[in-house]
Amino acid sequence: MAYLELKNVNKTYGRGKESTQVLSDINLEIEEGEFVAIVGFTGSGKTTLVNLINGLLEPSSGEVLFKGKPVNGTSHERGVIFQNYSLLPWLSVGQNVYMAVKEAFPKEKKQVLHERVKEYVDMVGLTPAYHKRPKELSGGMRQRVAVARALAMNPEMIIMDEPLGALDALTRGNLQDEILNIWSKHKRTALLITNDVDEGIYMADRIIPLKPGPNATLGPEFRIDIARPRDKTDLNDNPNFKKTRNAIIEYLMDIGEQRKSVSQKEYSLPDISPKSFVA
Ligand SMILES: Nc1ncnc2c1ncn2[C@@H]1O[C@H](COP(=O)(O)OP(=O)(O)OP(=O)(O)O)[C@@H](O)[C@H]1O
Repeated sequence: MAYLELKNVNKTYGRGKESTQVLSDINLEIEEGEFVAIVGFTGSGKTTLVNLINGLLEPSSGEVLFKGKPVNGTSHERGVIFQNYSLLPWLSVGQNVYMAVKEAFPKEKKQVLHERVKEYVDMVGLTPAYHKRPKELSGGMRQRVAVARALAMNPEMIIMDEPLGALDALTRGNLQDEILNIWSKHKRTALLITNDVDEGIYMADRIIPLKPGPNATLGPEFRIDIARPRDKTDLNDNPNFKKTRNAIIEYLMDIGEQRKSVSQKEYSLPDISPKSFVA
């Protein structure tokens, strides 16, 4: 039995003539302890997919199963780091994380909860901003609070919807490593939605492309055959990295072109830096 399974999932928004089928026949199996990345085009339905897995949305048809049972609403077992950090504006950084931790561990002593909050705020480098309110923080800092808040709740499955997109390269790299640390140390299962192919290859065991919508479906999986822990600086010289990267980019460019010629609509390709796109 897969840890997370999506069986023939379809999702349509609206009714009748106004309806749009966003996701079509999505089949996905993630095993316990795996790290899977989904690389998708802008507007293809990535957030819709995350919300189906998280339980914020129900499929129009098909099934979403977590540990063999249908997903029915949200749960602390599945922690989501959203792309738009929904922090409570009247609470400080520490209080925002505390609220979440209190909800996840309702019986735990205050002192233990405060220690946990401090640990995770420190992990994202925000100890100096502990008492600041969201409006006093930059977008990147707010996103780091959202990362701390989700991870401090100790979810069994970490679901990430383009969580690091707004961050500078250094912070982004540090948080990628922190997320990987937590995932491997606590033997978690992770699903990362990203438009950055390199990020997917650095972090995941498998990458699965989500084709452009409407009627977006999942493409063939690409296994990342690179030993862990992975070293970012060595990756560019790793033949497996280059081979996998080129294969994924070629695939994405092909499907982007195919869709464009059918619909004449423009699609933004995922984040690709041509510098290391060498065979
Ligand atoms: N509640 C809704 N009602 C109607 N249409 C919706 C709704 N939510 C999303 N959509 C449409 O579904 C499609 C997919 O949206 P979604 O946000 O899932 O894509 P995405 O890949 O996450 O986008 P982005 O790359 O911009 O973050 C879009 O065309 C969007 O306009």
